[in-house]
Amino acid sequence: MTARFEIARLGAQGDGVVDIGGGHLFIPFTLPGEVVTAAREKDRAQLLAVLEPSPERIAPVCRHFTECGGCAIQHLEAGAYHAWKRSLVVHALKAKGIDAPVGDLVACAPHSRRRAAFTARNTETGLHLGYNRAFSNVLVDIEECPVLLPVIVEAAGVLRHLAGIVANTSKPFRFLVTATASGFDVAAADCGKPTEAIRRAATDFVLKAGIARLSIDGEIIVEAVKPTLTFGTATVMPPPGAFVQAVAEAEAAMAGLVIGHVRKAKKVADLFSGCGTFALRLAANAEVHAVESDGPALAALDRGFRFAGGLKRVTTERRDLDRRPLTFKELAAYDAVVFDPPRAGAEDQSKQIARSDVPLVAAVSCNPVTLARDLRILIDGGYQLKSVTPIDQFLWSPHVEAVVLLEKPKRRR
Ligand SMILES: C[S@@+](CC[C@H](N)C(=O)[O-])C[C@H]1O[C@@H](n2cnc3c(N)ncnc32)[C@H](O)[C@@H]1O
Repeated sequence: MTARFEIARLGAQGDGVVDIGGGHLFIPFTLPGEVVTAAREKDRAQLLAVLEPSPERIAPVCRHFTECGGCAIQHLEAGAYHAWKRSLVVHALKAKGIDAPVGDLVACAPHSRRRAAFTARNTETGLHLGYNRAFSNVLVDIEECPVLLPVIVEAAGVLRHLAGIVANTSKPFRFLVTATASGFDVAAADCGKPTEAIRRAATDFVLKAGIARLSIDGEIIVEAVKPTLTFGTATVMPPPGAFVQAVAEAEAAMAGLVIGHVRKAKKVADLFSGCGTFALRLAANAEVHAVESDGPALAALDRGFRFAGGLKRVTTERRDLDRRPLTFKELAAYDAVVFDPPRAGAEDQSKQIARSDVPLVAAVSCNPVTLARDLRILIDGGYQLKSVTPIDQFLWSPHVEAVVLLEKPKRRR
């Protein structure tokens, strides 16, 4: 049904929201105050025309915008966009009764993302490599992308060719590209079992194209050069497909906040440590115990520590922190805890931290909703919130990171 709507506000996914009949209607690519026509289907509507544009509306920088599902909100001027991103954290905290001062958003520059999670698909019209359209399996081939590092976009042809070589399925598959200090680390997944011929052709191509490494479903097919990342003074070789912060500058901003907060700590527990993004930086000043469920990531962290030199002791422990969080008794050994869980957050771990007397806690999060739930647990356990900093690691998307610093005053005896 086509109708005229007035947009009330921006929703958490970056869509314009219309309050209608006691419910909500979401219209992508619209802005608060705008009057639009749109074709409604259940609780979503497709924008047809903007009749009265917002003064904050700007021209998107990418020609794929609205087609490609990668970006939700390029049509809002920078100041209002930053305010909206920050508000996602403010609202999530408020929903849990946390009325904390939230700092300014740490902005993200265009052309800075070093990790691209592409989808690839072999079709009758050739190999397509790009991002899915929103709510669809249709791929938008990447010819330009103002979010990614230019070196990735410039290599689109080479990467597409490699995806074509490894594709042993007609289904869409994942093609993760990370620009590392020593070249591209490419991790393909679900592209079908590689035959001997595929392995040989892929190896030849990777060596000729100067790509650092290719893995398929976690198996290294060819490693011309070891892909490396630098965390402080340590050099780490991340295992295929391991977690890596998507933007180096956002990672540095998060690490700076965390390190500043725990600088007086002598023993730090780094929970959900990954390959050592925080642990290996923290070890310049403190002994660190890094805990993580991904064994190869921990092995990479450990090797990075051993070859770095000049760091305080770093120990590692493979552990599922959802099933077996560090208990409040175990936490008594530390004077600071850093935790950076996946989107689901760290509910059970937070319950243990809340019961502990660890004086300094730094919570890093990629999901304000689970972060707010976990902070509520910590605050109810006696922690005081010192600062909240939202970080825009995923430019023009609805995702926002945050670093929250907390302290627990010493108990009176
Ligand atoms: C958001 S990443 C952060 C990694 C690291 N702190 C960094 O900045 O690179 C979350 C990490 O938690 C790990 N992880 C996920 N579920 C876990 C669990 N149940 N127990 C322990 N670690 C887990 C993942 O392997 C991943 O390395």
